[in-house]
Amino acid sequence: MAGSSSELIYRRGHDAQPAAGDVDGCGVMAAAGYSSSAKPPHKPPLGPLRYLLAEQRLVFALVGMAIASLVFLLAAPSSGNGGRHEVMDGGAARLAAAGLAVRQYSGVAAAAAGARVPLGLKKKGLRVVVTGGAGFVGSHLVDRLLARGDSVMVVDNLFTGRKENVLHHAGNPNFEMIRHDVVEPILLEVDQIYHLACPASPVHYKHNPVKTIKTNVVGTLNMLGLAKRVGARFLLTSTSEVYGDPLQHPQVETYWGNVNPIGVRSCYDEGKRTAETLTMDYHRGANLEVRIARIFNTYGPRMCIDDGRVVSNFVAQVEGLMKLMEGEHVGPFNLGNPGEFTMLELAKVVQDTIDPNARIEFRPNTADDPHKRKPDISRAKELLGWEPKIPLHKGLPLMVQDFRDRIFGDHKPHSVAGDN
Ligand SMILES: O=C(O)[C@H]1O[C@H](OP(=O)(O)OP(=O)(O)OC[C@H]2O[C@@H](n3ccc(=O)[nH]c3=O)[C@H](O)[C@@H]2O)[C@H](O)[C@@H](O)[C@@H]1O
Repeated sequence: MAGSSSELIYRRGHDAQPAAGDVDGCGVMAAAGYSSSAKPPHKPPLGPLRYLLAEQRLVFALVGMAIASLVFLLAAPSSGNGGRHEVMDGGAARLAAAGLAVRQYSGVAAAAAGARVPLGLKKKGLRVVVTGGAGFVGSHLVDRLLARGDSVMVVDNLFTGRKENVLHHAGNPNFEMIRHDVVEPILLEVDQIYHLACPASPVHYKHNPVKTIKTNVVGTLNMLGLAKRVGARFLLTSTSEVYGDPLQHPQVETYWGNVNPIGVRSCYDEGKRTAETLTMDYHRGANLEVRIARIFNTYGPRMCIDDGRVVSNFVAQVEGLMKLMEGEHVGPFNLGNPGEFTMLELAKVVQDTIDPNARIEFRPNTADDPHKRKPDISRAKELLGWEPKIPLHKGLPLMVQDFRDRIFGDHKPHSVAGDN
């Protein structure tokens, strides 16, 4: 306190250069700091250097300058090379002018300039949203994206998905799970959106058809809106169901399909067709980067136990989805196994690989069920360099082991998507 009074007395006296005993210069302070009768103690005037060195002012000034420079550098935009370099150079110059920490920061700034990331922070992977990421195909995709070093946010309402499918990522700082229904808007800062959320098995999508079509239409609109807002690339997992009960065989992507618009499967088939339409309209109208995959029936570990779909492809689709997202082609692309077999042949494979005593029953087909479907995958082969690799007799036992593990509680680690 005494020190600060002295300082003030000195400054006022010095600035105004008052005569000794000047009331404006000293008298006021005398009243504040001393009794009116007491004489102020003699304080020799401080030179500018002494003033600077007193009470660690220099240290505070230097620390202040260093912090200001650091904040300035951190606030520099991470994209746009010219601007960032200017900022970096300017920051380093200021630090050099301040005569401190130049060694410490200049190296960092140089590293940052080369790596296009400020302050030499390690370049991070992509921020990716996977809607429906707790589902069968989605959870395998999440495995692959995390293994690649991306940060993954799963958005799933767990209608048919299961937390257990992604539980092995709990504790991974690059993984987040958000329980959210895509029919409600959501705002996330991301680079890529894989939009898979939708019940995919007839058992599930027929359960609440209105909700199924709402998920396909409103859910897709919401995710496209998000992609547009944050400038993310958007991939839609559509389905072979868009071909309906096809009149062309095998199906090429240019085939428009044969879908009953008012049938019991329409909520899914027409829902996915509308989702494709919306995706292309955002692409054409809003310049959004989009990708469309048409997935043909898939099977493998983590498939819902009551899924009920006829199996045809192991989860190699995940590889195809990633290639599509990273490539330059919008699609749509058929992703599926062109190997054809009748239901009877399939039943026999099940007998051979799982249970020789399994009984085969013949039942009438369900309404609007397609009679024949086989993807033409020439386009995926040529433009994505993708084709499925695991034949049914090899893939089926892997899925069966997974079902056994889950039903009988034998939790052995099993093979996951992508190694096929
Ligand atoms: O083969 C296909 O054509 C389908 O493949 C996948 O579906 P799949 O993984 O086989 O099915 P599920 O295991 O049921 O996964 C769907 C996921 O979406 C989630 N979901 C479903 C409905 C909903 O309203 N919101 C939502 O997040 C489910 O909880 C689940 O995690 C894709 O998720 C579908 O979009 C695609 O149409």
